[in-house]
Amino acid sequence: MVNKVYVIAGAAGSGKTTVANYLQRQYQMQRVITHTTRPPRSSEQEGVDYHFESEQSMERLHLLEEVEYDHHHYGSSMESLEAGWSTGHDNVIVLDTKGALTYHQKLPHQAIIIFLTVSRLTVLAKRMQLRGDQPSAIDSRLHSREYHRDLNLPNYLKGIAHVIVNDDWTTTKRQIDQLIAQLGK
Ligand SMILES: Nc1nc2c(ncn2[C@@H]2O[C@H](COP(=O)(O)OP(=O)(O)O)[C@@H](O)[C@H]2O)c(=O)[nH]1
Ligand SMILES: Nc1ncnc2c1ncn2[C@@H]1O[C@H](COP(=O)(O)OP(=O)(O)O)[C@@H](O)[C@H]1O
Repeated sequence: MVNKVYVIAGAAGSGKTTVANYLQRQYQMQRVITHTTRPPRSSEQEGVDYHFESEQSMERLHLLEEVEYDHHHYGSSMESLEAGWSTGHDNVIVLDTKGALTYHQKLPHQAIIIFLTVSRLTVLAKRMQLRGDQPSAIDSRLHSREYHRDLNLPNYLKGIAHVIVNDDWTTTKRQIDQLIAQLGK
């Protein structure tokens, strides 16, 4: 059986981390920790949420892909994908939509792209507030080009991504379970 990587993409606050945690818990998927130069949020831990890097340490990594998002760099490595698969489980990774396209192109038989959205976009800033993000960080995010790009499914992921509207968590969980059952056949 081929090793899979579930790629979770979508706007900030759409529920990517929540879905990734669910896939870890429910399906024993291995979370691929990516690298970022963004400062940690108060709830975030090194090696759990991200590997937090300086611009200099980021440059020394051997990355499969790298993007700039809201003035910070983010990237993921092939080594961490291999480490996850070596446990015998599928991987789950949280990426922006550009990274999701790169995974689809570089790992066409392994990457499964899930795009999360919500039906009312004003909900996203509220969720970021509830999550405890700094007001200045929310403001910067809401004004970034990448946030606006990832609000709706970009054309380059049409026909590639499975779209889930994450308004209600119980419904989302059911849709994810259905998708996994269907893909596992
Ligand atoms: N392409 C790519 N995107 C990443 C990587 N790590 C995180 N991201 C994405 O970068 C964006 C910003 O992430 P973050 O600052 O944690 O904000 P959040 O979306 O509010 O959780 C999100 O769309 C993440 O999915 C990576 O290694 N590569
Ligand atoms: N369906 C949902 N209904 C209400 N709150 C949600 C739902 N899904 C996620 N959340 C909450 O919204 C906030 C943002 O979710 P998170 O998973 O951190 O988003 P992302 O990783 O996409 O930025 C978190 O506090 C999370 O608990």
